[in-house]
Amino acid sequence: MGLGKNRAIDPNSPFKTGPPGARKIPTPTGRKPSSKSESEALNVSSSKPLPSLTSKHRPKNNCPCNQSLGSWKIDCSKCGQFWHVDCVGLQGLNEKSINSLTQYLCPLCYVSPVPTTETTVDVCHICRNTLSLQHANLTYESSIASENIDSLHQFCALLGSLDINALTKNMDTLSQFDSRLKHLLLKENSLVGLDNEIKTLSNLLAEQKTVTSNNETLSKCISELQDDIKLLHLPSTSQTCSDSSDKFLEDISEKLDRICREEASITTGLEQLRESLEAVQSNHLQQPARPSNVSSHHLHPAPSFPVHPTRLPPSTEPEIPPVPHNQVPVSDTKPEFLEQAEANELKEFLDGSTFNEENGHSVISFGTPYKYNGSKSSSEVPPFPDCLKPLLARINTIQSELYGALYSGQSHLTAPVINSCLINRYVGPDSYLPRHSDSESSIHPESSIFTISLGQSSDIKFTERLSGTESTHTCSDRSLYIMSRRSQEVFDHEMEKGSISEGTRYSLTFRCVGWANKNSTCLIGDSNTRFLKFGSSKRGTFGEQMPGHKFWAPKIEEIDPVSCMGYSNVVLLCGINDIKQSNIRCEKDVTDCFAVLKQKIKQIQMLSPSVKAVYVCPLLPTKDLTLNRKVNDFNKLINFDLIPTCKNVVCVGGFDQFACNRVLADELSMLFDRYGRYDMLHLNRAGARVLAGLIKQSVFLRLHNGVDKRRRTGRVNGRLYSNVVGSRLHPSGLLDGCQV
Ligand SMILES: O=C(O)CCC(=O)C(=O)O
Ligand SMILES: [Fe+2]
Repeated sequence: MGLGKNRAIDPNSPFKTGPPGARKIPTPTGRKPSSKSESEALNVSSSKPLPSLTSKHRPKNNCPCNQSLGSWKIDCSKCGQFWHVDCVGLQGLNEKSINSLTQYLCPLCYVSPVPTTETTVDVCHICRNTLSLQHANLTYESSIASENIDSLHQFCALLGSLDINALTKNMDTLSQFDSRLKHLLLKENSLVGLDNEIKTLSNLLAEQKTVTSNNETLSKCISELQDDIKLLHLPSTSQTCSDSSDKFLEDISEKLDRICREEASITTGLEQLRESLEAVQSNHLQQPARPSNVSSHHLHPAPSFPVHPTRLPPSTEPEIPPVPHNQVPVSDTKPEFLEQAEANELKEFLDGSTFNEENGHSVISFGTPYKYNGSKSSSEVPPFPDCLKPLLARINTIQSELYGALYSGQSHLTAPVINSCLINRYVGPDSYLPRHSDSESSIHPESSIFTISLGQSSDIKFTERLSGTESTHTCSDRSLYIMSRRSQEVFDHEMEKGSISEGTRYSLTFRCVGWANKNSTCLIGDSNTRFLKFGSSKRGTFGEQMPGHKFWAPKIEEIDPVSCMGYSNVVLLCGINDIKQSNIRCEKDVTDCFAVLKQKIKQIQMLSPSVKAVYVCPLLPTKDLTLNRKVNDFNKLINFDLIPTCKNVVCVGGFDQFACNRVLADELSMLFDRYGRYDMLHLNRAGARVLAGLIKQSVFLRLHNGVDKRRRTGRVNGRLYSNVVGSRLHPSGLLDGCQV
C-alpha cells in the first residue's frame, strides 16, 4: 500500500532525534509543543539548520522529533524509521489502519523524481510531492501524445496516398446507382400493379365473352319459353294434358330461374368491367369517387352516388373492411325550443327582412360569412341583430355542453364558438332545398349545425351516401334539430318540393365557421406527440393558422378513422410501439404492422371526403440500433409502398434531423424516463419543437403548392424545401409524394 507516497506531509513536522519507540505502541496523551526550541523547530523557514536527515547514526526506533507525543507510530517500509503519525501529517490513523497498510514510505525515503534527494535536502516535502505528481502527469500525457501523433502520421500518410478524384467519381457512381436502384424498385412496384390490372382486365374480358355467349343462351331460353307458353295456350285434348302442363310449368319455372341467375351474372360482370375500366382510365384506384356536386350547397338536384367504393384489383390489395362511422343524421332535437313570444318576435323581424333568391328558396345571413357552393349572398354580411343575440347565446351554451361531453376531462380544450347564422325562407309547396351536405371545410370539424324552424312544418330527408338509406325528420314550428359536422361526411339532406303546404317556413341555421378551419388538422399519435399542442396561445405548437385536435393512439390499431371525419388534414405518428414488440422479429412482421397502417389510411380516406391529405410521419430513430433496423424497414415501406401507391398521402420530411450517429440525437430526446430508466425513444421539448415544425412545414408546403407562404418563399429556413422534404425521402422525385 502506497499510502505514505500520496499523503501530504506536514511541513511543520519536527525532525529531532529522540528515544526509540515502537510501532503499534500508543504513546500518552499528545500535547502541543510549548518550549521555545520546539516552536523554532516547527518553523521550516527558520534559519536554524534542519537535522541531518541522512545521518547513519539516527536512532530508528525513535521518531526524529525526539518527543513522546501521544500518537501512534508508523515505521517506514524502506528505512525502518519509526515516526509519530502526527509528525508525518497522518493524524487520525489508529492501530487498525496502521496495520492494514502494506507499505509506507517515510518523508526521508519517498523520493520525488524532480528534484532529487541529493539536490533537495532543503526542499519542502510538499513541493516534492506536487512536483512529482505534475511530472507523472506530464510523462503520461506525452506518452499519449506520442501515440496520437503516431496515428496522425499514419492517417496523413494514408490521406496522401488516396486518389481524391477517383474517390469522388466512385461516390458519384454510387449515388447514381442508388437512385437507379430506387427507380427500379419503384418501377417494379408499378409494373406489378400494371400486371395485375392487365390480368384483372383480361379475366373480365373473358367473362365478357361468357357474357356474350350467355346472352345467346339467354335468347335461346327466352324463345324456348315463348314456345312453351304457346303450347300452354293450346286447348287441352286429353287427360294426360294436365300432367304435361304440370311438367311444362316445372320446366318453365326452372328456365326462369336459370334466366334470372344468368342475368344477374351478366349484370355483375358488366358492372365490374365498367368499374374497372373507369378506374384504369381515371387512375383513381382508391377513393370512392365523390360526385362533384355533393359538396355544393343549395345548388344541384339530387346526384347519384356509387353504392360501392371503387376497389383495387383483388390480387394486389386486400379488401378494406368497412368502418362503422357511428354517425346519425340528427343527433338531437328539441320540439319547443323557442317560446311562442320569442318566435313571434323573430317571425316579425324576418317577415320585414330582405332575402336573396337561391335554388328553390331564399336566404339571408348574419355574423361571420359562411361561403358555400351556390351561395349568392355578398361577402358583406351584417353582424347579428339584437333580436338574434339571446338565441345565439343559448345555442353556444348547448355547443359547449356537447363539446364538454365529447371531451370530458380535457378541460384545457376550448369548445367551438357558433358565430354564423344562415336563414332560409321557403314559401309554398314549390319551394325546396337541393340535396347537399354542410361539409364545407370552413366549418369547425368538432362543431354541430343547429337548425331552428319557424312557421310551416316540413320534412327534411336524409340519405346515407354509401348505402343509399333514407330517413326523414319532421321540423315543427319553434323546434330545433342538431346535426354534427362529422355526420355531414356520410349523410346528405334536402327538402323536397311539396314538403311544405301553403305558407312560409323559416329555418335559422347556426354554425361555427372560420377561414382557419380550412386547414383544420387531426393529429393522431403516440407518446411522441405529447408535447404538441393545438391552439394559438403561447404554448400552442401549431398556431392559429393550423387549428386542430390531438387524438391518442399508442398503437396503429388504435387509430380511429372516425376521429378524422371533417378535418382537412390528418397527421399520423404511430407505429413504434407496434414494431418494438418482441413478436415483431423479421421484415415480414414489420410489413404486417405497416399493412395495418395502410389500411387505416384507406379507411380514413373512404370515410371522410373532407380529408385533403394524410400526412404520415416516418418512425423516429431510437437509441437502440436493433430497433432502428425495424424502424428503417417500416420507413422504407412508407416511402416505397405507401407514398407511390396511395393518392393524397404525404410523408412528413426532414426526419433525418432527429438522428445523430444513426441513433436518436441526445439533444432532442429525453435522457431518462419517469421511472429513472434510460429513455430510448422519447423526444424532449426541443425535439417536439422540431417535430411540430416539420409537420407544419409539410402541411403548408402542400397547401400552397410548394411555397411556404408564411415566409413568402419557396425556401424553408434558408434551404430549398426540396432538400428539406422532397428528394431525399421520395424516390420518384415528386415533392414528397404530393399530388396536388
Ligand atoms: O331548412 C332546413 O331545415 C335545412 C337547412 C339547411 O340544410 C341549410 O341551410 O344548410
Ligand atoms: Fe344544410
